[in-house]
Amino acid sequence: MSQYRTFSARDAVAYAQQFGGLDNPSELVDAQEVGDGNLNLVFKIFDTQGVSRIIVKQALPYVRCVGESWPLTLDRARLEAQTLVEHYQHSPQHTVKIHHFDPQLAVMVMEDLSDHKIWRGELINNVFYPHAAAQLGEYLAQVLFHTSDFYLHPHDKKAQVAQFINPEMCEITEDLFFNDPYQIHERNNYPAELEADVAALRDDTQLKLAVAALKHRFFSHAEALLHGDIHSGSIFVAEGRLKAIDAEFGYFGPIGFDIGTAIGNLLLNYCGLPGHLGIRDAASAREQRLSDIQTLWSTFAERFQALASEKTRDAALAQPGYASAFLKKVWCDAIGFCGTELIRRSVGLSHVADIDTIKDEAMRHACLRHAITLGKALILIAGRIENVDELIARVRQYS
Ligand SMILES: Nc1ncnc2c1ncn2[C@@H]1O[C@H](COP(=O)(O)OP(=O)(O)O)[C@@H](O)[C@H]1O
Ligand SMILES: CSC[C@H]1O[C@H](OP(=O)(O)O)[C@H](O)[C@@H]1O
Repeated sequence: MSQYRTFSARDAVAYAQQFGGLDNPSELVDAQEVGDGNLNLVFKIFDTQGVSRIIVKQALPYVRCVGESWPLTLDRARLEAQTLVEHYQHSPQHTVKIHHFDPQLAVMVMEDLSDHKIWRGELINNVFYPHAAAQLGEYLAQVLFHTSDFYLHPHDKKAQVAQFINPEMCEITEDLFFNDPYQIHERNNYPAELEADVAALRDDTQLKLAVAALKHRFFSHAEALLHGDIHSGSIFVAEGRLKAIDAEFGYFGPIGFDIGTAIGNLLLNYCGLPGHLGIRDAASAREQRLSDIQTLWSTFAERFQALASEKTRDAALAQPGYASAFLKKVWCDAIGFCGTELIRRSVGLSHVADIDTIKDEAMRHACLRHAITLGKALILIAGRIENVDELIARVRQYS
């Protein structure tokens, strides 16, 4: 019988005392639930000085932001912990450290990053972290290369694909990214003023064919162990530091999905900036976002290419020229997936604060419309955007 029970703050303290690995666990005395994501409970565990020392995260048996009417697998806690443990092996600098996890209780104890800030909030407030984009590119290159066929023995790769089968969380992505925005669905969430723009998505056969191809790749291309939800709310930053958290959507999928999600969230911020800074001040902040996208992609691609040259184990994949040809396909996928992230965050169930917190209604609608237009264009022309400079030129064109 399952021993699962939902933790109270007191349970979380007792659990952290037992499994937090601290020298003096009795110093842990208090907890506060701080979860602001869509899915889980997150407790900060405080010591006698009121300092947050460790994090206890527990999955609920349902989707937190919707309620018990939407049940969801507890196995997502295992998948999150194991994805982060695997990623930590390849990029310890840029992955949160998991100290302990228990699949029965769907709970994990992890490194406390309270001295960092969630990147999304910093991007909205236009606080610049000069190393963040390169660090994110480095994280993605390390974890995606080392879990790909370039590096893993084929037997290990297949065993890992099996370990990370994640059907329920993938189904959420499959529905929210590739279905809901292109049909009438009760989960969709957008202002009535945008009805014509959203109806145009439903009526666009060419667009829906391109989205079908992206969904098919998401279903079937087990290229590497993805983070699966690497948006700016899943990234902590501090001066010179960056760490990824929240990998419960981890599974073996197309590498371009992680790259596209990351770029897509920088572009969602780009679209929302005039609503926070005003049109004039937004211009230079926007240039910064474009420069971050350039750095993110070039760091990822250069690092992946270098790892492929040095460490590819498969004789056929080691053929000179193959890794760069593969990266071209990753780039094309990334642009398409990026477009789907822009659209689903504007039309679907789950939005982003970069646009939703804009107070002026007309401005908020204009920013949403911008994200939809840009997303649609990127999905349609993904195959014709050869490189990151062309992407930036296209983004400027649709501003
Ligand atoms: N390791 C951590 N250190 C400090 N705060 C954290 C940590 N992990 C999560 N949090 C806090 O909890 C919030 C929700 O965490 P997240 O993993 O995104 O939850 P969900 O899975 O529900 O999306 C984060 O935005 C952050 O404020
Ligand atoms: C019904 S889950 C919606 C949405 O929430 C997840 O984000 P997070 O857990 O980081 O808040 C993910 O992006 C899902 O698509």
